[in-house]
Amino acid sequence: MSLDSHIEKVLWTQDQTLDRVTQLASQITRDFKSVPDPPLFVGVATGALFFFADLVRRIQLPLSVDLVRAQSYGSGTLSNGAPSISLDLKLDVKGKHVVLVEDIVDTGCTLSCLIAHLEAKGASSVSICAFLDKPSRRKVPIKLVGDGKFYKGFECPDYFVVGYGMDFAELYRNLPYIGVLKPEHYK
Ligand SMILES: O=P(O)(O)OC[C@H]1O[C@H](OP(=O)(O)OP(=O)(O)O)[C@H](O)[C@@H]1O
Ligand code: HPA
Repeated sequence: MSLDSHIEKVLWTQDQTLDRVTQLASQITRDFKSVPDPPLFVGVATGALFFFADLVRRIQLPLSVDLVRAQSYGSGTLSNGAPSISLDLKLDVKGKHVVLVEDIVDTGCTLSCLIAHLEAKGASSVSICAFLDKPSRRKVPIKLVGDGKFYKGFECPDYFVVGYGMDFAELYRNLPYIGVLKPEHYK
């Protein structure tokens, strides 16, 4: 059975996804052009990896990259509680302008944990770049650090979405667009 046949509904096609990534990268390039120190872009593994790679390669500025992982979700669509940091950054964030790159903000628990972590490590600002934002599910407000900004690709309706890095039970991350599975595949 093909991958596409598991999808009930496409929310954003591959072209729409990549066009929006290009727009976000242009906006970030403009906003950070006058910042004297190169910013540090931190991708949140695993889900953000595809978006992260596409985004940073479109930003026309010297920048550093690193990864972090905060585990909060179980194997399905339900969170298994407060996230904890299971992979820390390699680089020093003290005094850095950090942009945290996420595939999706849902309850906000993962991002809040990561922002607090970066602030405690002395980042001078923390901005967020999330491809999708699902504000209808928010439990924790997103508090930026310093003059950090919140960039978002699209507002996501209240579906459990897959593709472009986002998984259900560790599958479907390789789907090149974003969609919703047929009900029989959420099992
Ligand atoms: O706003 P929240 O409710 O915290 O949800 C968002 C987080 O959930 C997903 O990660 P997950 O923990 O499933 O790990 P993954 O990136 O490996 O899929 C997603 O990639 C975000 O990091
Ligand atoms: O809708 C979603 N899809 C995949 N992972 C997620 N993590 C939080 N929300 C989602």
